[in-house]
Amino acid sequence: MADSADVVASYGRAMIRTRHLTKRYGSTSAVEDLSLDVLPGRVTGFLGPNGAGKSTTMRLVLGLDAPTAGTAEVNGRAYRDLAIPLREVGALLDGRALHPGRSGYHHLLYLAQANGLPRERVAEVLAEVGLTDVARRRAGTYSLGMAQRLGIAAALLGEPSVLILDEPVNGLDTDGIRWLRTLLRRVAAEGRTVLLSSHLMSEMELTADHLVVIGAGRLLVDTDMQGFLTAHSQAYTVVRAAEAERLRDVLRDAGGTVRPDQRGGWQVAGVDTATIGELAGAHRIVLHELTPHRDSLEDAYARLTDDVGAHRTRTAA
Ligand SMILES: Nc1ncnc2c1ncn2[C@@H]1O[C@H](COP(=O)(O)OP(=O)(O)OP(=O)(O)O)[C@@H](O)[C@H]1O
Repeated sequence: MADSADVVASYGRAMIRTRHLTKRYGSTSAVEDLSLDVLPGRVTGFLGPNGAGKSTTMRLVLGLDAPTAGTAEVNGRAYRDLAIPLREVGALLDGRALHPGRSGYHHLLYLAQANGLPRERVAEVLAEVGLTDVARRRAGTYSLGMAQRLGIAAALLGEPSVLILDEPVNGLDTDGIRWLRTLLRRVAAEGRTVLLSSHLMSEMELTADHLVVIGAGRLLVDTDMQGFLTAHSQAYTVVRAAEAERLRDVLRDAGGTVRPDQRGGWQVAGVDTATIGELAGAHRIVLHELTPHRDSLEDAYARLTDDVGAHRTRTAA
């Protein structure tokens, strides 16, 4: 996977850029000294625990809130300086933020007219998000998933080069989640920029190429997905045998770390999968399972947050 410098070289420049971005609400530091480049041509996943500052960062980039210090730019300019913002950046922050009495169609038509966009775009994006059939219904009667789809339609309306989506998967059904994943991958492949927050790690793992993780408003990680998984994963093998205790002793003698697995076998680290098979063969132990395991993003993320928590505790002590 290319690093940030290669991507900048091939696409030009970062499309979302923050420098020393800081936002404080009274004594709460929502975002603290955050310097970030979100690059085109890939989906950047934006992760962090509840209250980490993801939504605040997005709001600052979109000019919906003023920073206490620092800057945020889209396509090299502050949001307020963009001539037709919807043509440059589309955003979904809160799918429920709709005029409930207005139909989905009129919601989009209003946005198109206010931004000087051709009205044909309304029908196009309605079809793209699968809302054509309910477009004349009042948005107040929409389900959460339908409201999210309408929000995504609004984000796509101006064919922007940058998409900022805060928890867009919320309320989407299985088909909707797959649809959104395909859409975002396509948009990134077209060379556009996607910044996506989600607490659904399995989905993030399938959708994002790059990860930014913040904690307490500060940048913790800015790396490609594979690099993150490698850095914060543990490789181990799940192994099961009828003679479980004898196998455990053989593996420990070979220098392995052996822990019980949830399904009655062992999780073995420190001895690779092939060697485990060979050791079992040499000791005439019949294996019922021998499975190499790679941590999921959820596992790797949990390990990172544990490490950060432990580091904080050590620092405090
Ligand atoms: N308008 C506001 N007034 C006061 N505090 C706020 C305001 N908006 C956000 N905060 C605080 O700033 C911090 C960051 O909140 P933010 O919503 O950006 O986090 P988040 O990472 O998006 O969280 P979540 O995953 O729960 O959506 C939190 O402590 C929150 O309480």
